[in-house]
Amino acid sequence: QSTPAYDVIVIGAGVAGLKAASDLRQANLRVLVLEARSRPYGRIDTQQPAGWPVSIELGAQWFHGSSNPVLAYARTLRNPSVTITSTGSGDDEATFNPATGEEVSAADDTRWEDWFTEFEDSILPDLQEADEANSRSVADAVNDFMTVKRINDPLQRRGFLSRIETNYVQEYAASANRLSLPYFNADSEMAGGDSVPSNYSSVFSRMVNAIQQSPSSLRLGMVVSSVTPLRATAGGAVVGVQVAATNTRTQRSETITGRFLLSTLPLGVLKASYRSIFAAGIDAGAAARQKAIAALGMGLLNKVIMQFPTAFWTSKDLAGSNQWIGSLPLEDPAAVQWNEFFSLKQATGQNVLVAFQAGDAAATVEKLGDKETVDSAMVALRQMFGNPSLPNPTRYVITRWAQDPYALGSYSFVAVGATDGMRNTLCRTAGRLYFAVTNDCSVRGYATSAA
Ligand SMILES: Cc1cc2nc3c(=O)[nH]c(=O)nc-3n(C[C@H](O)[C@H](O)[C@H](O)COP(=O)(O)OP(=O)(O)OC[C@H]3O[C@@H](n4cnc5c(N)ncnc54)[C@H](O)[C@@H]3O)c2cc1C
Repeated sequence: QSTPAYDVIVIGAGVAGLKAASDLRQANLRVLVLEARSRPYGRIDTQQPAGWPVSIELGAQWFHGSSNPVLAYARTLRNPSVTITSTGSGDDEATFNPATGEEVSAADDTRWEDWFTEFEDSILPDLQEADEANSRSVADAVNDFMTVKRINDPLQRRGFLSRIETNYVQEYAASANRLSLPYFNADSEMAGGDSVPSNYSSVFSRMVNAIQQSPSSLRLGMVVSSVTPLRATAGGAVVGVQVAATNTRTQRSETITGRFLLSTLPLGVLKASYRSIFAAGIDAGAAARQKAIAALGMGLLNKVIMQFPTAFWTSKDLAGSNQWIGSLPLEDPAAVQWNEFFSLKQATGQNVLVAFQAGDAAATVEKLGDKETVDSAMVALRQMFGNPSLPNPTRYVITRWAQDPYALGSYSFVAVGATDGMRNTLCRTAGRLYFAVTNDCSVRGYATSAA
């Protein structure tokens, strides 16, 4: 049998694959990265479509936490095309009541904040207490809390839910009824305020260049369809892997061999295709891995990035904050609703507002057409600001991550019925196979954990 062509074949040129491949390349190994898309960086996707005055981020946008190692890495690059702007902690969001078109009162704001703190304390005993998965969701605890506290008034309920929306639903990209109460926030969070790079993808461009140096290589437009053993020892141990990938340009399938394989396929793709890609017998950890793949949840966070003729949102008294702007959520998590907006005025100087949607609401809105989506966001903004004549955006970009075939969602979360330990199971090494899955081992589902 032939000698494998590469030491390591890496599936995926997202930040996980790029970092791993550039390290392996530095260790003088022959590495091949196979990437399905026609561009690297995966769920980091910086674009500057025609007419836009600034580049926009369709995927990851923030370095979360000032102690974030990716932020530290970005600073070492001294790349003049990547400026980094602090966006604070996000705690100073201005909340609007669409029923009045006004910002909520300071008294209401403080009460909801206090309730949220009390709620967080009340669920502490539940967190990671269960040895096994249980069926309690964050929504169950929220409902219990509102019953015990007798929060019955619709405005007060929506006010309290606005804190759940901001802190959990948007953060974990899943509705509260999907999040496992004992494990949803078992991961560690990085301390300190957040910041945004002016161009997220460029932070990793040096890695792309490094990988492209012979004898290593990065091939775009290569959709991996199967991983089979290259050969097995008499005892049945797998020696080397054989990867089949379809070249999207020629539509031809190619077979490439390697001594080891690193899969960075996102959880959404593993959910849809693990069984068809990984041949029976090649993954010694298959049974536990498949259980984890099925039980963990793939969350959804989408954006509508809108450019306006004026930054109408900065003209209001926004209590010192005009970066995060929120609205009071509806109690039905799947309703079409718009509760979180982020202003890019400070970071870019442009009149750009990003509408975020997460969880079931995001899944509902993904089914709408472009015009319907933007129209419904504008209805929400006009109600929030009490101004029916707010202008339409001059241009906009809508993300639909659940429909992206190479992501099938935004990032993962611990769903009801799963345990935190399943993240480790998901990325457990098995013989010649290595797995890196976002949100896996320790740090929440961000670019940092991938790297
Ligand atoms: C809307 C959104 C907002 C986010 N916001 C933030 C944020 O603010 N801060 C933050 O830190 N993180 C954020 N994240 C998460 C962050 O983007 C991801 O955690 C990180 O980019 C994942 O990197 P990865 O390499 O693990 O996966 P990916 O980037 O998904 O890389 C996997 C690669 O595999 C490729 N692939 C898939 N199928 C195949 C196949 N069959 N064959 C070959 N290649 C294949 C994909 O095209 C992809 O390039 C956000 C994500 C989204 C979607």
